[in-house]
Amino acid sequence: MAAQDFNILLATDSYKITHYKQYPPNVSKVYSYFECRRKRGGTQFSEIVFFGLQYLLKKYLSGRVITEEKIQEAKVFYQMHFRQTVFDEEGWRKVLEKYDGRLPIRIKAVPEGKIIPRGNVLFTVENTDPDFFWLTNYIETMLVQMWYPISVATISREFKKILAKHLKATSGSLEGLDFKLHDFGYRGVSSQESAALGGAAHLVNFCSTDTVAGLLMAQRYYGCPMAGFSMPAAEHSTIISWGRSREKEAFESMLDQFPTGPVSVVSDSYDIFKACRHIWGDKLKERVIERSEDSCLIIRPDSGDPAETLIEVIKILEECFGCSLNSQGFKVLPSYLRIIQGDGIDLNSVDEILEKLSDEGWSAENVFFGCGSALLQKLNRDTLNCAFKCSYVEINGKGMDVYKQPVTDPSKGSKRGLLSLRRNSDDFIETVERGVGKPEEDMLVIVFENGSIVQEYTLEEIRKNARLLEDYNAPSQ
Ligand SMILES: O=C1OCCC/C1=C\Nc1ccccc1
Repeated sequence: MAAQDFNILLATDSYKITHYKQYPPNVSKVYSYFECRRKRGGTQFSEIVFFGLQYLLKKYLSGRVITEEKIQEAKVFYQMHFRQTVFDEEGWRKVLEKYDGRLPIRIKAVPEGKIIPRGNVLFTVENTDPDFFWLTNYIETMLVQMWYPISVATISREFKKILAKHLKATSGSLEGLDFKLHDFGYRGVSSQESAALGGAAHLVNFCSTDTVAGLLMAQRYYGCPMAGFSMPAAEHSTIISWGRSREKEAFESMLDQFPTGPVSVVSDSYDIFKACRHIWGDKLKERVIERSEDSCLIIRPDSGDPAETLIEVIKILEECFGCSLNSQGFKVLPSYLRIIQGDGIDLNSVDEILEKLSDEGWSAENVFFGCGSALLQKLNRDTLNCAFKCSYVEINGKGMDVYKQPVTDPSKGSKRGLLSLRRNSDDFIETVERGVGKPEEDMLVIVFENGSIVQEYTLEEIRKNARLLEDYNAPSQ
């Protein structure tokens, strides 16, 4: 339900307030769509994960979102902002009177979690009452903000593809894949809401996170009581507060305070290599060995070139604790010992690191990754070229396909007519334009109509939709 202090009349770009005066006479319908445009020659992110619309519908669009107070507030606001009377007070009052403040809008969308190739329609928006043709593009501004959860879910899934590739190649199994990338990004995003949306988007693909806001989002908007897990872990303050001469005591205290379950200890406060060789590999060696696989020690480097540091650390740990060979002939540290690399991780470095580990004969089983800004913040609306365009209007009751085709940038051309999304006979997903799609083939589902959410998805369903191909026979976690 929209929070009482949220005024949708004030949740749009200023110029949209003036658009009702700009359409041609006798327009009765404006029909628009959202897509992640395909870029010429672009191969990265060739497919996207659709995610996040349900939150927006529930939080901002559903129910009685227009009230007399909000109309008055907007009227006064825009009079000051434009220094003339442009705000359509009567138009909005009609929404209040005819629909009790509920939006006469229909949104059809691809089911959340579905993997869709770039350049396809992801959702359409249209007015359900001719009086409110101007409403369709009024809500574009907030709808296009879906670029964020879609981009995070997509990037997170690209990480998953890389991790799956290396895990399969160096261990013969995808076991534990869902725990291989931990969200460290809460502090690196621009707002609590971004943390919630981005954190939840990561949880479509993984169940490993420290971004609590994302877990709450999954609970409250996607019906998942606990979407991800974490563990006791040190930060530099809890190590250095013991003083430079007592790092061993600080480490030992971690093992004492958390005797069961995995525990992560950041070990680079002074010298990661000495810490691994002389503390973990010597003074505390017996304490480490006595831990079990389910209560493993996870050593966290946090500085230096990630690949070089990881390789040097894992070699020291091999000298001190030994290792075994897995079924693929790759080396694995004893099950009570693992490493997590949370510094300098992005899509490129994670692939490079795992490649280098594999070249040295090490399995991807040995390492977990944490990712912060590269997962939740190092992206923008252009990462997937998200756009919202009108493709069809009705004037004097007659339908007309519309589109843009800038001579200055063909890649900004838009689709035309009523759109549908289908899987063709070659099993490819494609968009059918000009209203010639068969309704029974349309993958787009009505999710919102006249103020009500008419189709919901749980995170469990969304995760199934987003599974990696090779993941199909993997037991759901
Ligand atoms: O080391 C760890 O092991 C696994 C659990 C999380 C964790 C660290 N968390 C974290 C969060 C935000 C910034 C930096 C680290």
